[in-house]
Amino acid sequence: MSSDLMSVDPTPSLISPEIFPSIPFQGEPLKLGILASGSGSNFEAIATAIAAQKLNAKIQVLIYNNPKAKVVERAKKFGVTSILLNHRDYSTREDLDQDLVKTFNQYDVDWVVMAGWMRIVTPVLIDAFPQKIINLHPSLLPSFPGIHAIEQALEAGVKITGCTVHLVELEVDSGPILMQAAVPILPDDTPDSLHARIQVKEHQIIVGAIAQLQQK
Ligand SMILES: Nc1nc2c(c(=O)[nH]1)N[C@@H](CN(C=O)c1ccc(C(=O)N[C@@H](CCC(=O)O)C(=O)O)cc1)CN2
Ligand SMILES: NCC(=O)N[C@@H]1O[C@H](COP(=O)([O-])[O-])[C@@H](O)[C@H]1O
Repeated sequence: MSSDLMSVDPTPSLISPEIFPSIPFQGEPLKLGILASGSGSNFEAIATAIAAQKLNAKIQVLIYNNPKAKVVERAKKFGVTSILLNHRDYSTREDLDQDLVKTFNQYDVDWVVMAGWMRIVTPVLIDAFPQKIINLHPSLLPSFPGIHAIEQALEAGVKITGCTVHLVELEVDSGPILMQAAVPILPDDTPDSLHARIQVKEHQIIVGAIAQLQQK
């Protein structure tokens, strides 16, 4: 590789180029509200693609429910406003969802992206954003829905698993599938080693699926 290329930021991209639209951006940027509960690597994949002008979108706000979630540090790095709505502070799911809707409306969000959101949502949120909420799941749905998808795949002894982006409906992990990627399970895989391999593909399909929303 020539030396001038090495002057380019060597930070490995969280996403690969093959899923980027090859045509120039058309239309207004999508206004995204991100929901996350944990580390935020998928948040970072989205923010990285936007910063690289590979995604015609803007992250209006990040909402997280876990005070210790590392996603907050990633949001700061990208200058994205992050708001804690801790589910433990609410007596019902509906009350939390009402504040989700209120916050997303305050920030002029038009698409909601669940990037590792570990709370079941109610019609309060779903009806406020009909067919405009997407979720990322670490299995090839409909196989292995729920919060233990990776462990379930290992336990089932399947040789291929993967990840899915789907539209969110009231029944958990059942909405129309937008994009999937397959990931092999290796004989010595642990939940952590398999999750790490799945996440490489997650970072691609979450960006690819958002890129395709422009056409919806
Ligand atoms: N109504 C819907 N809500 C959510 C969906 C959906 O499709 N419809 N997708 C999930 C994402 N998800 C898996 O991809 C998921 C997340 C969390 C749970 C769950 O059982 N959560 C528990 C709490 C678990 C915990 O805190 O560790 C709960 O909410 O009581 C299932 C599936 C997001 N929401
Ligand atoms: N049932 C939902 C679920 O398990 N979602 C999973 O949470 C992780 C979040 O990672 P991240 O915080 O590094 O983006 C991702 O692997 C995603 O598939």
